[in-house]
Formats: sequence, structure tokens, C-alpha cells
Amino acid sequence: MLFHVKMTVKLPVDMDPSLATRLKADEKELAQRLQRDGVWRHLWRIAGHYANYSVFDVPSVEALHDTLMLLPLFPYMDIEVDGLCRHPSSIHSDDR
Ligand SMILES: O=C(O)CC1=CCC(=O)O1
Repeated sequence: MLFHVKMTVKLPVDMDPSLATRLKADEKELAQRLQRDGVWRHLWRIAGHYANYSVFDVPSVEALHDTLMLLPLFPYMDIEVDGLCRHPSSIHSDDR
């Protein structure tokens, strides 16, 4: 199942800079592993915002939830999710 996810990062202004640096590094490591595993299909910065648009490929809504909860920045993000299904005019046969 494919999901479009918008993540907006909201780190507290008074967060210890070394904690912020560690969270971002841990987030990057997990995000790149999930991309290599084919779970995190797309990751785009939203220009002008500390936010991203992502596409996740997971077996269920529960799996999406569990994956998002693993993200080190999860406690500091607003997350919006939309389920995706195949568009009848799509030429991409791997969309599902
Ligand atoms: O910077 C972001 O948008 C949050 C994030 C997601 C994956 C990552 O490495 O950072």
C-alpha cells in the first residue's frame, strides 16, 4: 500500500543543539535504510519549509503507523497522511 506523507519538523527553539544534531543524524540513517529497503519510496524537501513530502510503501496502515513511530524526529513532527491508489490513467504499472 502506498501512502503520501507530509512531515513538518518543529524542533523546540530551546532544544540542546547537540541533541538536535544527533536526532537529525539518526533520522537520516533510518531514512536511508528504509529507502534502500524500498519502504520509503520518495523523499522530497518542500521548498522554503522544514518539511518533506514522502511516499511510503508498506503492507498496511498499521505498518505505516509503526514505521512513522520509529522515526527519531517523530515526537517533533506534525504528520499528515493520505492513502494512495492507482489512477486509471497512470502508465506506471508498479503503482499499486
Ligand atoms: O528533514 C526532514 O524533513 C525530516 C527528515 C526525514 C528524513 C530525514 O532524514 O529528515
